[in-house]
Amino acid sequence: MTKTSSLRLASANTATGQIHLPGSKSISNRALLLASLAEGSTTLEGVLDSDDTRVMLAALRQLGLHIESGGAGTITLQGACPYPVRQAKLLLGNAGTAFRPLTAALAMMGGDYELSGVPRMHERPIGDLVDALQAMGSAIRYLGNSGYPPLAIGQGSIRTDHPVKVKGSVSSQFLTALLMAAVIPAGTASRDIIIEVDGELISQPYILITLNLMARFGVAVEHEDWQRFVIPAGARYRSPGRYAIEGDASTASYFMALGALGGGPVHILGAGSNSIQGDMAFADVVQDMGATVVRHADSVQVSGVHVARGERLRAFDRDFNLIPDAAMTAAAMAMFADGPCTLRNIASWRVKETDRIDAMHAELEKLGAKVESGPDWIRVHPIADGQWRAAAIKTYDDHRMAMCFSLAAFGPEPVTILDPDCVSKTFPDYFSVFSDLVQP
Ligand SMILES: O=C(O)C1=C[C@@H](OP(=O)(O)O)[C@@H](O)[C@H](O)C1
Ligand SMILES: C=C(OP(=O)(O)O)C(=O)O
Repeated sequence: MTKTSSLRLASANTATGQIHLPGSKSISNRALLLASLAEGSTTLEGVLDSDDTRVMLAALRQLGLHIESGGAGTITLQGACPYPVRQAKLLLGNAGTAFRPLTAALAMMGGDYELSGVPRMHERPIGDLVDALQAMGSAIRYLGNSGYPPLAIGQGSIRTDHPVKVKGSVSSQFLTALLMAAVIPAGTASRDIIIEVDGELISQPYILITLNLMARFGVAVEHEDWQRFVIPAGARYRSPGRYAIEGDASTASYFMALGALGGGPVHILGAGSNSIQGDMAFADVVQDMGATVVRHADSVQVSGVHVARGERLRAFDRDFNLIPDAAMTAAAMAMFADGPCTLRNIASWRVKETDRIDAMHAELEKLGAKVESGPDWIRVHPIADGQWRAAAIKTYDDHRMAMCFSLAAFGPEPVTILDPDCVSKTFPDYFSVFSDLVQP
């Protein structure tokens, strides 16, 4: 496919219509992994088709799993644990939800594996997960810088008799990875496996997704206050037969923003009040900013003000630790607020697809916003009438930078998104869906 180097956005006045969300990235990659480890065959419906799930599927195929694609997001996997292929070099792109869980699962199985990613993945920390896996007796080592991918996994000797401690202050994906993978040795363990969080746990709603998916695959995990988790001795994953993946709640945030900024209503189908994803709480954020939100079990509808006609959203000062991905959408919406907006407790932004605090700071300034930021916070002052500037927005190979800055189309000056195809990490069709929903 040819890459587009830039996309000039048409000026937007209103946003109305409906969107069917693509499948959740977080749920798709968890479901693929758990189905690969489960007894029996699993048919997953609504699997996201994007870079992050493609690298997961390619890795599982390379590891010898039998996978059939029925088209339209339906995928059938025959589980096999340990994986049939015991030696492989896996390329996992920049997908945290593939890299971290596969590292833990392969470390528990043992073999002769190498896991690497794109250069940015090699700058994203994984030391806290590796420490926990090494403490359990896995043979895992760094091939480059200590604490970062790429990694080599050999044949270890897994011990489960002592509680395993894992840090969760840099990424919740380390705890997620350990929880899902600990079921592998639990199958033959005589005692329950205890996993303890060492210190702070960020992005906690993602752990709820993990426990929810594990339960759907037959493993009920008890926990005490999100600090101590018990994987029962003898636990095994069993296929639920079919499992339908709900729409992506982080992706929903861009469309909630559209409804809030462009009058609406924008009807977002595929995730609603029944959702298991923490990012659905972004509906509360847009509501607090002045939008009207109607919640249904599997959809939400958002209507709002018309910022292109000079109306403004209410400013906020909030802690976004629980919804770091959707938080970026709020930072972009702040351009249209009635006062300075502060996003707090978002240190994890610095170790995601790019340093998102620095990237957001630089690009919002290009559009005319005054921005302040620190180690774990950013403050965005709304852009006053007459202060908007035409800009070409750099996206730093970060899908969320590209999607968030599409909202600048509601400003009065021309906006160009550079390297818009980076949205393929989670939503390859983003810009065509966006242009269907906005009107000049
Ligand atoms: O477990 C998951 O599916 C995710 C957890 C979050 O990461 P952190 O725990 O690193 O904040 C989130 O940013 C990421 O997009 C998906
Ligand atoms: C942080 C993200 O991705 P990853 O799953 O690679 O951590 C994201 O999608 O915003």
